[in-house]
Amino acid sequence: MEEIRGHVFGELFPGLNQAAWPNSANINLYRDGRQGVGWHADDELLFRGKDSDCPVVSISLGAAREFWIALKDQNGSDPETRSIVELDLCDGDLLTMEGRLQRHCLHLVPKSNPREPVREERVNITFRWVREHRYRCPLRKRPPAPDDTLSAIVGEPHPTDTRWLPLPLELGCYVRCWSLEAGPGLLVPRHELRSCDGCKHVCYAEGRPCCEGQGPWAGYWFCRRCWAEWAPTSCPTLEAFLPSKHWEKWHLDLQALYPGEEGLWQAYEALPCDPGYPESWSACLSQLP
Ligand SMILES: O=C(O)CCC(=O)C(=O)O
Ligand SMILES: [Fe+2]
Repeated sequence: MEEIRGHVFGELFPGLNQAAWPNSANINLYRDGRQGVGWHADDELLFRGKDSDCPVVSISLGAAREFWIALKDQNGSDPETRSIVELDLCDGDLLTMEGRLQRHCLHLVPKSNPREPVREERVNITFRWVREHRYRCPLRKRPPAPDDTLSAIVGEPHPTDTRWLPLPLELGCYVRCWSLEAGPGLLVPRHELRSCDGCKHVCYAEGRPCCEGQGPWAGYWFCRRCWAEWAPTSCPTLEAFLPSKHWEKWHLDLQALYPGEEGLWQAYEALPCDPGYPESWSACLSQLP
């Protein structure tokens, strides 16, 4: 573990002072695709994930498995299924969860589809920072990891110390291109949690996030895996939908028309066209009730 910790934090986070390396790790073994982890947040008191910026650095080794993230629903116990983001974590991947993600979001490692069994093992290591120590714990006396140095992980430059540079963010690993992010955390209306007509994977709540086909495929719904396999070019490119390009304008336009969160959801759902295409945006707006 020391070797892995040294490699990850010494090599990949050079701005992170060694005294601030994580002081704990959780290790999971998934023997095969029949094992997964249900929706949860890493919000245990000892990490103070609910009330402070809480980084978790996750390393994946072995079989590739899916990893889903979603906003918590109003009760805070279930995922808001309209906000699910799916990733594939492959051998050697490093994922960070940071900020107040554990407070506001849940994550899941779904079981794989029995029709496409994953037979290999996967090991996941999540490095974490225990911040609340028991009275007798020897680590209690040590100073807690200075939050400043965590800026090397969360991506914000330290205000005065340039040794703590943020990691360059690579958008390429962000799997969102098969469906569109219309606003922060809001996916376009065609995205629904339901049974995929392709793979039939009973993944969570009897299905997976699916998008409807068009033309001869209207009425059929497919998950991102099926889309990617059968019609990779039908998925819009990520560049076309980089959130910063357009969503801000759509979001502000819709917010002005439909104040309040629920109204906003309904407005996105009522959109008569694909807001991914800026040229059709004013036409879209004019058709809203
Ligand atoms: O296996 C993973 O990628 C996630 C594991 C996890 O969520 C956890 O250990 O809390
Ligand atoms: Fe977790």
